[in-house]
Amino acid sequence: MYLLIPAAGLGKRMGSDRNKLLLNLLGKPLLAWTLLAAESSHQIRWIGIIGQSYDFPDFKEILGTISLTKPVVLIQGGDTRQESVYNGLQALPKEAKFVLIHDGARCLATPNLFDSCGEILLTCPGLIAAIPVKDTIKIVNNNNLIEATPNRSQLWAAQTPQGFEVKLLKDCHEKGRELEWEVTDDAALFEKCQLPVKIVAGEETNLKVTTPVDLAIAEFILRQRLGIN
Ligand SMILES: Nc1ccn([C@@H]2O[C@H](COP(=O)(O)OP(=O)(O)OP(=O)(O)O)[C@@H](O)[C@H]2O)c(=O)n1
Ligand SMILES: C[C@](O)(CO)[C@H](O)COP(=O)(O)O
Repeated sequence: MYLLIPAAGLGKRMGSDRNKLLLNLLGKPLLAWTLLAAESSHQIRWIGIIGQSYDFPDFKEILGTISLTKPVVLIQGGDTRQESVYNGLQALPKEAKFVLIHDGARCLATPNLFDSCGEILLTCPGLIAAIPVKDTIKIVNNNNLIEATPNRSQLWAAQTPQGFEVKLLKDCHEKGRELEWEVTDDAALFEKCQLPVKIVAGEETNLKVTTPVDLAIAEFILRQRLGIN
């Protein structure tokens, strides 16, 4: 299984002065934790890190400290996550038939999650890890008034990994560029192309480290997981 890791963001919501994936979490950069989980996954055989070229020296330093056994390539990201993934797809080895796409910011995903997504992806054209929504969700209009309350039993919080047949996802990305679709996950492109996307059980601990409080939560989760008080 081929893995693309979008890692080319600016971390604006984190308020950091550099790529949030370079921030320290229990002694390692966030990106290192993501890479170590991918290294431990039996399904993953190749890793593409999609980043901004100015971060490549730091990425190479991280790779030097965690010495992965799997091939890793650095790919130039774009101005949006969508563009970054597009670039990543162009950089896949030509023999890649399936791909998992996993946010570098979701640094607590377990190897088991990569493995379950990789195994299930062999049975369907597209899938996402997701968890049921716990809060009641409201659709709110521009006047800050609630317009609707979707049935919570049908609402899931999308995570990554997201997995797809490479050819189909490439076609959906091309159509998205042609029709100027703007999406925040790759599954949305599949949906717009009327292609099926299966839900795979995600992990409550698979949070996307986005704001400073997420970093504190991630440290708590990791301490629990590693048995560090
Ligand atoms: N142009 C971009 C933007 C985001 N990402 C990646 O997509 C993942 C999810 O994005 P997000 O959490 O929004 O990261 P940022 O875009 O850095 O955050 P912000 O929106 O706060 O700037 C992250 O691993 C991020 O590095 C990317 O590869 N290329
Ligand atoms: C892909 C994703 O993690 C699914 O929840 C999310 O859409 C990424 O959003 P972001 O704004 O790029 O962090």
